[in-house]
Amino acid sequence: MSASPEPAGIRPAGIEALHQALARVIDPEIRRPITELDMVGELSLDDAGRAHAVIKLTIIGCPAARRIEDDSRAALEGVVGAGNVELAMTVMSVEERKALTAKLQGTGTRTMPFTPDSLTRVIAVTSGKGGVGKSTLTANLAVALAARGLRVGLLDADVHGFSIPGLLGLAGVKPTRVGEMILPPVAFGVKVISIGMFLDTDSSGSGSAAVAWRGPMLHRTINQFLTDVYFGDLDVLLLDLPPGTGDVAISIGQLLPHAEVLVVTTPQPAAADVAERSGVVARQTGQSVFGVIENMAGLAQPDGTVLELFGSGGGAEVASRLGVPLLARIPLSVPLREGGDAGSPIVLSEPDDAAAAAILGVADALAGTGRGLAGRPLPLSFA
Ligand SMILES: Nc1ncnc2c1ncn2[C@@H]1O[C@H](COP(=O)(O)OP(=O)(O)OP(=O)(O)O)[C@@H](O)[C@H]1O
Repeated sequence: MSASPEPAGIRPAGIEALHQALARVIDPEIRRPITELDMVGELSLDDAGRAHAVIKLTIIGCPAARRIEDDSRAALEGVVGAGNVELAMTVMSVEERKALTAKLQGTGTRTMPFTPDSLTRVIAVTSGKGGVGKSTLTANLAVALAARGLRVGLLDADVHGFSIPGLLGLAGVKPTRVGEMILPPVAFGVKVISIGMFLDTDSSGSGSAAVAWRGPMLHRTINQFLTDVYFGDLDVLLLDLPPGTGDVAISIGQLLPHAEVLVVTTPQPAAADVAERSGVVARQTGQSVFGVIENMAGLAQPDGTVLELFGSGGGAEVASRLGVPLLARIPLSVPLREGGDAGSPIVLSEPDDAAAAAILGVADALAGTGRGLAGRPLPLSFA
């Protein structure tokens, strides 16, 4: 038997083939190949042509263990044939885990990775008042961008009404911790983190636990999310902000002054003042306003008429006052509401619905105006 790990290039051909196969197994939480994460221990091939591999999970009870085991077995069987693989699933030692977190996050004092010169585009979704559909739109936009092949993170900073986990089918899901590193759960290709995931919530996961935090604690928590959560290299980080112009909006403005802001409003002209204010405050902290989305616009009736339940003109009014484009008018839509309740974003499940089509249009507008990558160093390989 010959054993690995050894540097590539001096591995015997048979072992190299096994290693190459395992390099295609992606850790579903960290989203990098298990070989890059040093999760592959001894690797050998016996005289009967059977492969033996030790796979080291990051933590005991790793929620992705079953998937990693199945994927590793399938990958190795692709080389040596079905039934010819013996896998031993173990757990990393404390030192190995420390080495991994240092490799992923760097050593020493960690800093917030989403600085103005990072390649990640930061988009904060805000609204003047609550209940206008900001979280529903943010969740669908994130999924739509991920479906376009972008690497997307979503931070639910709506501390008083965290609904993102439920909207993405992650109710009750808790993030895995590896040492001090927090791994965001992944839903529909989006890495998601929410304050709701750290609180005792009811069975729906919608967050019945009261959060009555004051400014400094909120600021620390958001800073910790941005620093300790391992998002890896992202193309886009979306933030679901609480409605209004309170402490969180100001913290985000200080921590992420380069964020671009999307303002969500309803068609009622009366809502325009508060919606405009959220854009103005964002600008005061140095952020730019990308555009306005009007949600809950007219509902098409079977006879072809449109029922303007919440009036009309609010989105255009806010956009003109802020001097930015009105990106979309998202109609009232029963499937959009139902998809949210079921944790199944309609941009995937019912893309032909008029509301889904309008949200997909906003995703196109965002995807088409990314930060230029030309001439900038690209990050390490990433899945
Ligand atoms: N276009 C729409 N058509 C029908 N229902 C909608 C639409 N947009 C949102 N909703 C529904 O309106 C309700 C409020 O939406 P949501 O929770 O996304 O609002 P919000 O602005 O994030 O609220 P808050 O900030 O107070 O948490 C939800 O039940 C959602 O399903």
